[in-house]
Amino acid sequence: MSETIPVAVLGAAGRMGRTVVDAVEASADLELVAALEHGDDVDAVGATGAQVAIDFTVPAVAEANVRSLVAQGVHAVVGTTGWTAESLARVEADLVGRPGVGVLVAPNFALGAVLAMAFAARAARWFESVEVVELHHPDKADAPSGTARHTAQAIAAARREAGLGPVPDATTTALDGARGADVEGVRVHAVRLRGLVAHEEILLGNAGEQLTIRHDSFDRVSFMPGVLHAVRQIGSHPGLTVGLEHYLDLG
Ligand SMILES: NC(=O)C1=CN([C@@H]2O[C@H](COP(=O)(O)OP(=O)(O)OC[C@H]3O[C@@H](n4cnc5c(N)ncnc54)[C@H](O)[C@@H]3O)[C@@H](O)[C@H]2O)C=CC1
Ligand SMILES: O=C(O)C1=N[C@H](C(=O)O)C[C@H](O)C1
Repeated sequence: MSETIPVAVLGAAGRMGRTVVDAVEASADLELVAALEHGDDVDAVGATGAQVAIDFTVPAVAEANVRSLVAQGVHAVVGTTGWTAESLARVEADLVGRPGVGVLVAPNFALGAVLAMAFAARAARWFESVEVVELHHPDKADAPSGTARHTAQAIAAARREAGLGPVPDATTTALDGARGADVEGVRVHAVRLRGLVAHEEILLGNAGEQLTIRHDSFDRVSFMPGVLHAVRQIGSHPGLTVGLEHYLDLG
C-alpha cells in the first residue's frame, strides 16, 4: 500500500476551508489529520503528524501561522491573500534555518486564473493600455483581490522589461476611487456583487483594437485541483514560492 500525505487544514470552517476539507477527504493519497479554526493552537500542528498544512484563514493571521508551521518543519500551502513584501521577506528569512521546508503562497489556485495571469503578462508588452477588473462576492475582506494585485504586478514587470512608459491617462479631476487602485502603474478596479464568486478581466488596448482576457470561478471547487497539486508537489519545492505558476510547466 502506498503512503498517504498527512494534511492539516487551517481555517477549516471557512468558505474555502470547508471545500478543502472535502477535497482532502476525497483524495485517497491524502489523510486529514487536523482541522483548525480560530482559537485553535497552530503551534500544535506538528504534533498531529501533518507534513503539509493548507492555510485559508484571514490576512491578519496568515503570516504568524506560516512562521509557526515553518518552525515546526511543516510545509505550508497558503491561499490566504493580503501578503506584503515585508511579510514574505520575514517568512523567507525563517526558511533559511529550515532547509527542505517549502512554503507556497498562491493568490489563486484555479488553473484557469493562473493561465489568465500568464497570458496577460505575455500580452502586456504589445499593448499601450491595460487595466484590471476583479469581481467578487460581497463577503470578501480585501480589495483589490490578491489575484488582481499579482496580475497587475506581472503586467507592470513585463511593461518595464519591454521599456514601455506609463499607460495613457489624461484624467485631471476625478472622484476618489473613480480610477481604481494604482498597482505599480496599472489601474485595478474591484466590484463586489451578491451572486458572484471570483472573476477577473484584463483589458488590453491599442488604437483600434482590444484584447480581453477573462477568467470565472463559478464555484470554489475550481480551486481544488491546484491546491491538491501543490500539496503533492511541495516536498520538491523547498523555500518560498509565490504563485502556483511556478509549480506548473507553463512553457
Ligand atoms: N488562493 C486562492 O485560490 C483563494 C484564496 N482565497 C483567500 O482565502 C482566504 C479565506 O477566504 P474564505 O474562505 O472566503 O474566508 P472565510 O472568512 O470564509 O474563512 C476564513 C476562516 O478562517 C478562520 N480563521 C480566522 N483566524 C484563524 C486562525 N488564527 N486559525 C485558524 N482559522 C482561523 C475563520 O474563523 C474562518 O472560518 C481569503 O484571504 C481569500 O482571499 C479565497 C479563495 C481562493
Ligand atoms: O476571497 C476570495 O473569494 C478569493 N480570493 C483570492 C484573491 O483575493 O485573489 C482568490 C480568488 O479570487 C477568490
